[in-house]
Amino acid sequence: MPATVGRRVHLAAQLPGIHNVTVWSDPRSESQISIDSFIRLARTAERGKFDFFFLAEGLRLREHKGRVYDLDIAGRPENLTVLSALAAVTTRLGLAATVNATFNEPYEVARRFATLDRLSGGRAAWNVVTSHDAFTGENFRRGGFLPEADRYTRAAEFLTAARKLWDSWSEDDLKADAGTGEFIAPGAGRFTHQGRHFDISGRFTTPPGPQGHPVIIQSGESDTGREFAASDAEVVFSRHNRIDAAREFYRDVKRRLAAYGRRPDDLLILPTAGVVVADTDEEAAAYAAEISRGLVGPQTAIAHLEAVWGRDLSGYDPDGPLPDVEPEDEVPLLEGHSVFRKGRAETARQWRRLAEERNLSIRELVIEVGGRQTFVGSPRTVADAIDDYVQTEGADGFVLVPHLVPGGLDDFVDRVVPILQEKGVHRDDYTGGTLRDHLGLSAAPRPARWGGPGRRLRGGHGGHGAIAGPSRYGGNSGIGGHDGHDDKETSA
Ligand SMILES: Cc1cc2nc3c(=O)[nH]c(=O)nc-3n(C[C@H](O)[C@H](O)[C@H](O)COP(=O)(O)O)c2cc1C
Repeated sequence: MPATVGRRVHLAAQLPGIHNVTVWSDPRSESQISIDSFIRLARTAERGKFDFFFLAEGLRLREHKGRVYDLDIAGRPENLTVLSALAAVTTRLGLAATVNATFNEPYEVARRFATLDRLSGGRAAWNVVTSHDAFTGENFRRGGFLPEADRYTRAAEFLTAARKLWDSWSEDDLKADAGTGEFIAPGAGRFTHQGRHFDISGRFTTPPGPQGHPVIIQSGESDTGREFAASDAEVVFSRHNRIDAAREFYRDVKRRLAAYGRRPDDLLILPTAGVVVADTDEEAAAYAAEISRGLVGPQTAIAHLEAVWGRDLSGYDPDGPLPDVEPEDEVPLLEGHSVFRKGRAETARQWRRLAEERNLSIRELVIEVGGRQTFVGSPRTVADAIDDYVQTEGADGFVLVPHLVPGGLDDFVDRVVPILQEKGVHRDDYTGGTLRDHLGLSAAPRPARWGGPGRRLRGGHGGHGAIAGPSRYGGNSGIGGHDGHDDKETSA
């Protein structure tokens, strides 16, 4: 890597599996759920020296007008099971799973992430999402869902409890000492947590993996969601992939960190982005337009509009102007979708304004607001645009979402990554073993409200403690090997 480099570009890959973001009708599309597809895309990301591979989660199939939303690619297997399989066929790539904090219990989730971190040799991350959604909650005990105001109090307490569980073991608790006959230390795994949402105590069965705690990711958009990210997360996902909105989001979230005693580099902001690469900018633009039309067909366009308008618009021409009727604010036609659930009247106003300004048909509008690829052009154009975005603080990097599974990132990795490497903003090879190493994060955040630093002493419960390095908790015993070196390549 050259001596003078810009800010590091962090890259992650997502295998799409819950919304309508892939052109599944393209003959090159393969299964969204076969293990071969997961392996192929993960290996592509690792070949491109990406930081991590990411899986979103949808806990109920979305429904539109009471029918399963057939534009979605549905049928996703459970995330942590998939990532455990991928741990065996990758060696350095981080493995990030979305798991909902509203419908689960801390003990079980902490155990599963401790296991993934151990199996993978310190590569686990948890995208902590919330849902207030009664529609999704019907799948769970007692209806599962929460009033909106309680989502993040539960999520924050969930995380506090999980951290206590991970900290309930110290590195020398597993003794297996034949001389004394002691297998584990007397205090190993003991925990207590009492709070508004959880009142639990006992013994945690699972020693944590090399990272101690998985990397914590957050992806809520609201003010409370941003505050949760600032206090507790190490990565935040966003949907802001247009430069002005992205910079505003970036400034806003980074500015919130100081209140928790954290520095701007303690939290990375990674918008999701689509990429289209071709030999020339013109060819890429033509291909991107084709992809957009593949993603937003006439029916999709009307369904998207109906999701916001809350009324039947099937009589309108998708290639004609927006409906002259106003939205019906009370009746959701699309259930299980977090994006349109609030501010539908305001969204409709903004969409109408945009359509009028640019003279867009319904279908063109839906493409404009949701079906556009973020980076389109020749390999050089795409590399320059990504680099510029990061150097000008629109983002710390991107979660790339391919429009084709599993081959949709091949061109990016083969043709754009080498240019980013040449620019010195992307690693030539992994130099650290854990996901925290790849992200340039050396320790878990220790916000002031958690009581500041201080690692748990055996049997104690002080804060959520410092993160264990690769040699802690039984060493680098994961499936994927690593060298344990730090990988702080980011420079100012
Ligand atoms: C980029 C991004 C990705 C998200 N991924 C998921 C997901 O995989 N599963 C999920 O249930 N919610 C997901 N969410 C939804 C959020 O976790 C959250 O529930 C939603 O944005 C509402 O929270 P808010 O009111 O703070 O915005 C995602 C949100 C964003 C912005």
